[in-house]
Amino acid sequence: VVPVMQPVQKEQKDLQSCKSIISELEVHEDAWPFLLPVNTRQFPTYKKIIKKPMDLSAIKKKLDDNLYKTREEYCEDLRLMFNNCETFNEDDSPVGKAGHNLRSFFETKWNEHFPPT
Ligand SMILES: Cn1cc(C(=O)NCCN)ccc1=O
Repeated sequence: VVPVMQPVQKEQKDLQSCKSIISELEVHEDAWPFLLPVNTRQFPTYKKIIKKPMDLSAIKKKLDDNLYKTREEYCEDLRLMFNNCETFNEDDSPVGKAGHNLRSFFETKWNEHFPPT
């Protein structure tokens, strides 16, 4: 008999995928701008321009603290991080290019783990 996937196991699978994806992002060559919060002393206008800062360390901590109710909430934070990057950086800047590259890598991983139906 085909075992019916309990919702609990489904969420556990999602959590494992989200942890696996962020681990791959953290070691990506283009992750360097996103590993830690943007330094607001180095970039004094950042806090005024970017209303909701987000970075990989913050997302990793939220995962570990079990603060994401769904994989969609996790995905939202990653897209927020990449959108913040586009707001604050020129596309052809080193940080801007890294952001586009890492976003593309993330969306590919996302679709691998969670194929659109
Ligand atoms: C995401 N982001 C990162 C930086 C940055 O320079 N990070 C390097 C840390 N060593 C600058 C602007 C920005 O939006």
